[in-house]
Amino acid sequence: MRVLLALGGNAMTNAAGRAAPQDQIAAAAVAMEAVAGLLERDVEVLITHGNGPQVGNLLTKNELAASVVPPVPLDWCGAQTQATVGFVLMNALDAALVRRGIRRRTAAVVTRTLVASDDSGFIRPTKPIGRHLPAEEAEVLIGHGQTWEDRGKGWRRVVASPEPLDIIDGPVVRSLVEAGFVVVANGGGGIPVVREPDGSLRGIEAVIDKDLGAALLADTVGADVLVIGTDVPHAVLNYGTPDAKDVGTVTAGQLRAFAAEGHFASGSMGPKVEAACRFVERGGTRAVITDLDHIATAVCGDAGTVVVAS
Ligand SMILES: NC(=O)OP(=O)(O)O
Repeated sequence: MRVLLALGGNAMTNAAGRAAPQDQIAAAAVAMEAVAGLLERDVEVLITHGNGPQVGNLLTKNELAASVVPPVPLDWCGAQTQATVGFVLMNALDAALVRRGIRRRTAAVVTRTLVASDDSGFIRPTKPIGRHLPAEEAEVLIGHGQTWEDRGKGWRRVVASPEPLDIIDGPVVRSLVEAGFVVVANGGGGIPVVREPDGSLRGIEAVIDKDLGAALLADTVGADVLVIGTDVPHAVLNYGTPDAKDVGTVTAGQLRAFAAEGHFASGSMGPKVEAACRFVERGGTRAVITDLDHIATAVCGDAGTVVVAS
C-alpha cells in the first residue's frame, strides 16, 4: 500500500501555532515517529507538508530587512520553506528510523507546481499565511497595501492561491519512491510556476493550498491512500455548536453535499474536504482526514473521516 501523508500546520508548529525552530523540530519528531511506525509495518509512505506559518514569517523578514539586504519574492520564500521543512522532517525521520532499527534512506525534493497565470486566485487572495495580529496592527499593514482577514482567530495576511494544475517534478518524486527512498515533497503545495509562451517556467508570487497540492501529488505518484493530518480527529458537521457531529465513513458525493451546506470553513477544513473528494474521484482507494494520533489506524480506514468514491 502506498500512502501519501499530508502534514498540516500543527505537525510543524507548537500547540499555539508558534513556528520557532525548536517548535518545528519538536512537532516534526512527533509526526515522524508515526511515519516510522507505518514503515515498520511495511507501508510505503511519502510525506508532504504545509508551509503557511513558515512562508508568512519569511516574507515578513524579507520585508522588514528590505533596506539592508535585497528582498526575495514570495515564490522564493516558498522554495526556501520546502527546503527547510524538508530538512527538519528528514532529520526527525532518520532519528525515528534509527531508534526502531529500520534501514531506509530519506530524501526531500524541491518541487514546482504549474498554475495558470490568469487563475482567479490572483485577483482575490484567499490563502492565510504567517502570524496572527490584533486588528490595530493589521490595519497599519492593510494601509501599506497588504490584504488581511479575521477568520475568528485574529487577523492574518492572505495571499494569492491559484489552483495546482501539474506537479512538474512529480516523475522525480515517483522515481525516488520506487528506488526505496522515503520522500518529502511538494511542501506548501509546491512552488507556483507559470509556463511562458516559449515553454520556459517562471516562478509567480502565490502560495498553493497544500491539501489541493497533496491530492495532485497523490495522483502523480500513484498513491492508494491519502491521509490528511490535521489538529482534529474528524471533519465535523455543525462545528462549534451543540449539534456538532463527527463525520465517519462517507462518500465523496455525501461530503460534497455537506460542504455545499456550509459545514466546512474555507480556510481550514474546506480545502481538506475538497482534496479528499478529488483524490477518490480520480481513482484513489480512500482519503482520510484525522489527527496525528490516529495516523496508524487511519491508513487502513479505521479512524477519522474516511472518504471513498461510492
Ligand atoms: N501551503 C499551505 O497550504 O500551508 P498550510 O497548510 O500550512 O497553511
